[in-house]
Amino acid sequence: MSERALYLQAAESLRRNPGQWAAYDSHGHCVVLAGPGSGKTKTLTVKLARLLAEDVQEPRGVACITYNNECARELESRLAALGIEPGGRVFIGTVHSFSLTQIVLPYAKVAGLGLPDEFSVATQSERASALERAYRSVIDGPDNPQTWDFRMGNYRRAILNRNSPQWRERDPVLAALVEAFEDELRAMARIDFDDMPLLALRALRANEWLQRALLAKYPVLVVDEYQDLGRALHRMVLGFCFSAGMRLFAVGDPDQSIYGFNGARPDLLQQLSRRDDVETVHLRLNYRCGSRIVTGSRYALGKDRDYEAAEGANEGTIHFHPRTGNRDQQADDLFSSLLPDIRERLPDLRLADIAILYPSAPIGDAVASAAQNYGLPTIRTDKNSLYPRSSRLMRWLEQCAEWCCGGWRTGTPRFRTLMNDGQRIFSESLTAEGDVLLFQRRLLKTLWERRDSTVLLHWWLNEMRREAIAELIEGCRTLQDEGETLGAFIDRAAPDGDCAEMTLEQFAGRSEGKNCISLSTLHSAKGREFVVVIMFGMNDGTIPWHNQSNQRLVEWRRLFYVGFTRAKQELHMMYSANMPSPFVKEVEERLKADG
Ligand SMILES: Nc1ncnc2c1ncn2[C@@H]1O[C@H](COP(=O)(O)OP(=O)(O)OP(=O)(O)O)[C@@H](O)[C@H]1O
Repeated sequence: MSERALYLQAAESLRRNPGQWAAYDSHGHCVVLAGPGSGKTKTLTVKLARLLAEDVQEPRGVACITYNNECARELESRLAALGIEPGGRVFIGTVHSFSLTQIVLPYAKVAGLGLPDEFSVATQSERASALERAYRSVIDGPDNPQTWDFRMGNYRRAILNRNSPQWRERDPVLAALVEAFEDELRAMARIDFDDMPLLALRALRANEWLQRALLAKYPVLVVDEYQDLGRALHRMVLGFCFSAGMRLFAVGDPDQSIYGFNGARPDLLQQLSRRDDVETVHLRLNYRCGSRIVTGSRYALGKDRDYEAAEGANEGTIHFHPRTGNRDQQADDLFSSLLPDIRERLPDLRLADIAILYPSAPIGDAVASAAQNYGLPTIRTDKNSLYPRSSRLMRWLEQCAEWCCGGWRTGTPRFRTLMNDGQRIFSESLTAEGDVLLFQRRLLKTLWERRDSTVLLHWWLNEMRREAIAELIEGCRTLQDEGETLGAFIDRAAPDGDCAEMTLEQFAGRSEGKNCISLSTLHSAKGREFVVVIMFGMNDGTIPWHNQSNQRLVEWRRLFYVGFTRAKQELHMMYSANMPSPFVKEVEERLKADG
């Protein structure tokens, strides 16, 4: 079926919802403000497909920005179902990758950013040493310099204009530390993650033509998860869309803003929606959750919202499981009693339909090891996963492994997809047509000759690195950190490492879409949905964390709400009987009062 037919068919499901249809049919700036499961992302993807087919003439395209690489991947897979692949006319990525690949790398010199020639992105260890030196020169106190990193990041994100008096006045020590740190980085010809949007903004502010150049390339800007994107993106949006003339399509939910510690500002989306030149659409129906879960979610959030389950939704159930014993015993209990009960009740349930969500990665360790004891396959998406899930390089290698483990026969994934994704990842090294052809040939040869699911992962990764990608990584300024991640993982898979026994099949088996239970922090579960959700470790002092300010308490509550609203059919709360989270208690009491 043609791309056009695919999106038109998908649009039919929006037609019955007047809000979704209005957003799909919008002609100017449009903001969709709506709750969980209301189809924001669905509407956004179908709209994006329509924009490409009907409104934006080739070779111009659409830039689509979202919160993190996980969210970008989710968008990519939903767009793939509509026949749209990133690359070419479509940019899909984070604010950071947009800033880096669309503004800083191509225009640093002409925009007068004053960066050293051939700068690249610092690895974690390079950052740490730059901070160490900056701390010694500016503060030279007894602290571990790395403990200043968090505050320094907040300061850099909070005051975007370094020429404003605020920059030096609000915290002169932090301002001096940041400046010394950035000087240290530049002396090594490096920029870091926080630099990316800041440099992009600086370039845009100082060069009006740059906004026009980006407008020429991307006449439409699409933004998902706006509530978490922070001030730098908001500034860019104001410039691109309300000064240069790009058209905006943005979706988000201030109630799901959970990254305040990273600079998220839920009010920015509301500000946009109040503008006269923006059409704002509110959606009320929740297509994901059963009706009881929708009701419970109001109590979870602690605010009245007029959301309703969509017509024909199942009722949905919420279960409370107070437990005794320590964390490990409770995790054991989850797999020995709770999960078997659920699977008996829902015999058709696949493991991939189940998610276990917890407030922080260390709690996930207990769950992961209990799952292993019961021989249940899991896929983990928090920072204690086998390697950082945000690494595009590692995800691509996983896909290559899947191809070698039988995917070549079934076309899952297709070789063409591996090739296209690889070309995007290594794009900086593949500038000439000859380079691209060579990459394609090498990749095919390397993978074809290593189609054996039983080989040790260590051998396979080493071969892949040597034969197909080492030189490419070397040539990419954006990939140094990911190259280090790969190196560290290869060390773990070495004969003396903790993953020495791992086979290619096990590595490939960790790909998404496989029949594994999802283990995730509440944060990483954002944007996703599962038939059954088990919220584990819902204890007072953990969610919310001890002694939080009122402002932080609100955000903890929103985090609880995000987890709560991932469930379609069954939601389970596990907690210590003697210290349930106040959020759990409130939901339970209010549901009881409803009868
Ligand atoms: N008009 C519709 N008809 C049927 N199903 C729909 C419709 N709109 C959305 N859905 C389904 O509802 C579910 C939630 O949609 P989506 O993930 O786009 O919601 P969202 O608003 O982005 O959610 P969240 O903010 O919680 O991430 C998906 O399974 C989607 O396919």
